[in-house]
Amino acid sequence: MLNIAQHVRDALSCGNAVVALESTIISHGMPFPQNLQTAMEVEAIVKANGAIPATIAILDGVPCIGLNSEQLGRLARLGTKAQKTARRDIPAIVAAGGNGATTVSATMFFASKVGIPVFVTGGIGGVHRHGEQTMDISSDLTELGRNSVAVISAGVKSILDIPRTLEFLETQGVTVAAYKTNEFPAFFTEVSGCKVPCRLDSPEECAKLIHSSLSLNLGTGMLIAVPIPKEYAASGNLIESAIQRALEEAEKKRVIGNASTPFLLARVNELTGGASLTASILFIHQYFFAHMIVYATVKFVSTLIWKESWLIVCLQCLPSLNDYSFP
Ligand SMILES: O=c1[nH]cc([C@@H]2O[C@H](COP(=O)(O)O)[C@@H](O)[C@H]2O)c(=O)[nH]1
Repeated sequence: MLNIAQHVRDALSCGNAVVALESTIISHGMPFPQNLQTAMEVEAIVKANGAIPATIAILDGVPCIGLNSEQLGRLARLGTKAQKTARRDIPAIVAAGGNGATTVSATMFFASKVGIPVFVTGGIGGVHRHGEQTMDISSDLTELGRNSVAVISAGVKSILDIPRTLEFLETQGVTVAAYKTNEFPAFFTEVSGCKVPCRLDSPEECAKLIHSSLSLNLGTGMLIAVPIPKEYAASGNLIESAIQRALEEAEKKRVIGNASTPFLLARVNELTGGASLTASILFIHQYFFAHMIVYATVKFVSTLIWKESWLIVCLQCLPSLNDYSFP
């Protein structure tokens, strides 16, 4: 039922560090060939830091834990033809023999099934704005509440309702920590106005926190949020202010419900694609589902921003996590 790549199997059986990576980001997050290039670079970074990358996806109905280069290429070329697969979609894709790109929730599910304790990604899903009416809450959050994998990410985009996302995580019993900051980061910017209950200042502290959760057998997950690196903060802030302005306009114009995402997408596009900025700014539409998330980023650093959020664990945490023995 599951296909665990040999190198991942070997690493797990020897107790070596394995890092889970999601695949929605590859198929829906970036166009080909940048998506393939980025996915390969990310895997290389994980390897260079002494760990084994395990990109997770469903190919021809088989959940694959760890992809070889041919499979990674196939997924990247499939793009949005691979179905965005959250936990609830897994049985249907498997039953139909289809191809699924796993979101955070589905990736966590498979990672925990095979005993991978750490998973690194860009942004996770959250409570959508007006979620109190629409009930549009990402299954990433409920998965974090029922699965003991530690997710390292750049936070939640401010297009979502960050305070409610954190409230929901609290209700789910999810440990939320931030790396070298007291604030929960908002993907493009290190500030969100929301404080985190736990601050971690070193890879060792991250490892200890993960270890204590696992050894207590809490059964709930953990979110370690790492802010955007300083060198990209200026570009991030530019995009963030466009998002904020678009959100204010949407509120003034009372654009709500289904109309809100297309409005925001178009507005941020305009705001970041003006005459003086066209040369350097590219707006990328990431998700094509009813509750889409806006993802705007700077052309030349778009892949870097994604990579950097993965890098945290790879560059800084992994050497220590590697030395740390998980129960
Ligand atoms: O900033 C981001 N948010 C969300 C995603 C992707 O979208 C999923 C959440 O989608 P939804 O809101 O449909 O649950 C995440 O698990 C992840 O795969 C992402 O890549 N980047």
